[in-house]
Amino acid sequence: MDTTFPPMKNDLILRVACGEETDRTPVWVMRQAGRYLPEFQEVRKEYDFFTICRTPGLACKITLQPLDRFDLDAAIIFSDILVIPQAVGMEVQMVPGKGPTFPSPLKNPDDLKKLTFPVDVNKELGYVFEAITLTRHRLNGRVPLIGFCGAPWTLMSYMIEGGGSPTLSKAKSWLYRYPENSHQLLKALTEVSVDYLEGQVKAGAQLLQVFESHAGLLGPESFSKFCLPYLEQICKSLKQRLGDKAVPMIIFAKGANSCLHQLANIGYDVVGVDWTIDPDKARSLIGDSVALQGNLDPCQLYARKDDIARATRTMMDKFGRGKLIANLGHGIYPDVNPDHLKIFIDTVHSYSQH
Ligand SMILES: Cc1c2[nH]c(c1CCC(=O)O)Cc1[nH]c(c(CCC(=O)O)c1C)Cc1[nH]c(c(CCC(=O)O)c1C)Cc1[nH]c(c(C)c1CCC(=O)O)C2
Repeated sequence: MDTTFPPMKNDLILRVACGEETDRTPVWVMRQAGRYLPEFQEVRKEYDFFTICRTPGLACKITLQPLDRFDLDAAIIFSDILVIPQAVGMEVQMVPGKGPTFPSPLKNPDDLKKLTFPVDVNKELGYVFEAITLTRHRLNGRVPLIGFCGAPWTLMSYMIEGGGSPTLSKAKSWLYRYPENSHQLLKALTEVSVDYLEGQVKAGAQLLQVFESHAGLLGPESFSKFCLPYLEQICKSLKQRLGDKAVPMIIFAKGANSCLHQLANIGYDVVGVDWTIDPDKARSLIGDSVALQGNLDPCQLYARKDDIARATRTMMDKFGRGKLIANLGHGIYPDVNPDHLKIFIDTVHSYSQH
């Protein structure tokens, strides 16, 4: 596929990620392409979730949907973090009303033998690379395209729990009972992730986000042992491999407020924060070396429109000028009115230029 792309018309988010001053705050929204959009639901009526992920034309179409409605500063490729567990041989189904479900989750360390490591990412995940290249062409330089993956601990916890869990007690029990096997799995997932992200950049991704969505259920010691070293390795190995083709990277470790200072020092250019921490506190813990991303409470979008605008301005005041990528503090919920999201996006733009 041709990976010579049209010149960029808006590279605001890339400049902020690289530490440059800009005259406007960029904004994008986690899960901006998804179920709260009626146009997504239309496509979803016809196709299974993972069929959409595996069909570059459909993944591209859905990636572009929110850009046609809102004045966003980035697109994020439509896919899911669970494509890596699939690539190592696990079955994952998207069950309506229940979310992702693994019919045969990992039960004990013996099950690790059933997984296929190493993975040939071009063979198993080439469909994502194709979707990225196609989307870069269709974007025609409008805004940068974000690639992503799930972080090793978050993937490991899904592979053991077999789906969502409020406690992650099965996955956490591995960390305490089988620490060596846990490290073995985390290391193998780290290696696939580096290959996978490298392929995404070569296909055209211009910024990468690593989602450590399940950081918040670990105590500080487990986080330091089972998350941090792998997050660091993903970033550093990838940047080393890509050399002058390296792209800026965002780490979003949801619920890791007590470890935020550590996240600033492992090579990422941007640290994402959830809504449970005040922006000024996050900035003082993290320091000025990286840009921050966040952090409006996704539930704030249920409020009246003028309250959404007010909360957005307060959030921006607390982050301070510069080094900010505005976003929600987690993915948008499926029952949010898209017009309310528009208030958030437009307020970021108008207020950052006032
Ligand atoms: C943990 C996680 C997953 N997937 C993802 C994460 C990390 C972010 C986070 O913490 O929320 C990441 C993800 N999932 C999806 C994207 C697409 C890009 C985007 O617009 O952000 C991204 C970046 C699409 C999706 N991923 C999923 C949907 C809905 C699927 C459907 O149509 O049935 C979409 C649009 C399914 C999914 N996939 C996953 C869950 C928990 C669910 C169910 C969500 C729910 O029920 O609310 C795993």
